[in-house]
Amino acid sequence: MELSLLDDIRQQNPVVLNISNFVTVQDVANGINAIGASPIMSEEIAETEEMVGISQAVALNLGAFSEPQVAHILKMGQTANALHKPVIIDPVAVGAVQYRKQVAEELMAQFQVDVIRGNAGEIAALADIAWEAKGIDAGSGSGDLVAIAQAAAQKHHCVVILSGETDIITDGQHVAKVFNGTPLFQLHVGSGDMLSSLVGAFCAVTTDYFEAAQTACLVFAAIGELVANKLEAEQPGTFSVRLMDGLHLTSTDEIQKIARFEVVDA
Ligand SMILES: Nc1ncnc2c1ncn2[C@@H]1O[C@H](COP(=O)(O)OP(=O)(O)OP(=O)(O)O)[C@@H](O)[C@H]1O
Ligand SMILES: Cc1ncsc1CCO
Ligand SMILES: [Mg+2]
Repeated sequence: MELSLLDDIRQQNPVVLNISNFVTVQDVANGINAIGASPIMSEEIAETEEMVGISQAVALNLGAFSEPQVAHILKMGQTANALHKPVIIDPVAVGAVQYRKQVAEELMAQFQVDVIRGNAGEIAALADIAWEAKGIDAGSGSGDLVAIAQAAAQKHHCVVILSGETDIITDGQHVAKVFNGTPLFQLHVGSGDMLSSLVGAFCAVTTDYFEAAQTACLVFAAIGELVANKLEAEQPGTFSVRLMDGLHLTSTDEIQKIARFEVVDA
């Protein structure tokens, strides 16, 4: 884990370009801003080259796409590849809706993704492994989550983050696990969307996307845990407000003190 990447983000203030969904766009923009990067959102295909040109990472959220947006996402991915900018995909609900899986796989066949971030139901679908996903949520299944994440990473030739109570991060061989977090994340819709775009901020400051992905998971989960520990009850509203404060104010030392993770070499 390279927690110094968080300081690099705060010093460099990289631009993270997003295609977001209308449900969580504000949380995603403010999350990126609070951690110390600079968000920009796009809804117009004609500006793609210029937008990717001024950005240090591109985060593509498949949460509420329409046909025109799929064309936009395709152009963003291809342009990011051409300009050597890291690409992160959040494949929202591909485990629950077959059409979404088909579109996600068609997109990923036409440009190279660097990091996929999804929950167990989404990552199992992209690995073609049976799982009972439920809408945007992980759902239930009995498979080995590490094996599922590795299969998805090998199939799509990228880093995969399978998030949940334990985050599993893999490049297909090496595996990192982050044990920090709080169940309150599940009570705030869009926690996953925020994490995916924050992965973009970390990929913007290093070329080691496996390192970026695991450090992003640790930082986000640990800050959520620190915030939750100070609440008096299960308060999703207060949690989301304080999470934003935490992203801005929490130091690498504070994260280091509560960090619980393991990195296993293949
Ligand atoms: N039960 C849990 N305990 C601790 N942390 C959790 C738990 N569930 C999720 N998290 C954390 O929540 C964050 C978001 O991951 P999650 O898997 O919930 O994304 P998601 O399902 O895509 O969410 P959303 O659809 O709301 O965007 C991650 O940092 C993850 O570690
Ligand atoms: C609830 C919801 N529906 C489509 S996207 C989204 C936000 C979580 O990704
Ligand atoms: Mg999600």
